Amino acid sequence: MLSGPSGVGKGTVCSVLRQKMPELIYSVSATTRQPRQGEMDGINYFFKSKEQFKDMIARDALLEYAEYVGNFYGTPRDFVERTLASGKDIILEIEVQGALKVKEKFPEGVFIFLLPPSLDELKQRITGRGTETEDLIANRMTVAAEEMNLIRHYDYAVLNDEIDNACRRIQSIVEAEHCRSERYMSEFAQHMQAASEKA
Ligand SMILES: Nc1ncnc2c1ncn2[C@@H]1O[C@H](COP(=O)(O)OP(=O)(O)OP(=O)(O)O)[C@@H](O)[C@H]1O
Ligand SMILES: Nc1nc2c(ncn2[C@@H]2O[C@H](COP(=O)(O)O)[C@@H](O)[C@H]2O)c(=O)[nH]1
Repeated sequence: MLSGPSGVGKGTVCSVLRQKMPELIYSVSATTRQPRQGEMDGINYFFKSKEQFKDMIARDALLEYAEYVGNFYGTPRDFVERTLASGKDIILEIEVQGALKVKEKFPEGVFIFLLPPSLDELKQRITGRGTETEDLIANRMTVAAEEMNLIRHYDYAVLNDEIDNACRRIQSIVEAEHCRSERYMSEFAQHMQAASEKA
């Protein structure tokens, strides 16, 4: 789970990570927000009307959802459950309210909060992206300050000073968590057992 305030660089870091760690499966969220220039349905988001989104909620098709600065965002349940059942790791890139709901359902997940070097730099990043009006930037900055207070619920805080540094830190976390997972240890133990029986 990669979370943190709007504009900190979650999307940017995630896309570099997906190249470096192709074994991580990315969950595409549903949203009622309008697509930004260049965004594609099914790639960046599943773009939904409010009615379609409400229907997904009614069908319990979302693992979690949240209202964020006037729009709804949610994680399609089926894809997450099928991916986990197939033994693969999945990465969710979502805001803090939703992340905490996922934590209630999957406390064994790894929860990473991405930090900006400063609030000024955060504002510069959102502004520099050029996708939001001044009002929306102000709303996102207000929410960002509230989100920072919830950092204690996360397992790790990772500074996104430089994209490569942030990716390296996250890669180290994912690898360390993999080595301490029950699944890895029992697979390894079974492998050793089978080898010793053969010998
Ligand atoms: N380490 C960094 N140094 C400088 N700029 C960065 C860094 N990481 C990301 N950025 C820039 O900051 C802007 C916001 O990044 P990005 O869209 O990835 O943030 P986000 O957290 O996914 O935002 P949102 O939650 O609103 O979708 C982009 O213009 C991106 O190029
Ligand atoms: N709770 C959820 N939050 C999500 C999901 N997908 C994305 N997000 C977060 O929403 C904000 C705004 O995103 P933007 O694309 O409009 O800038 C950002 O923090 C995203 O991480 C989701 O499925 N659930």
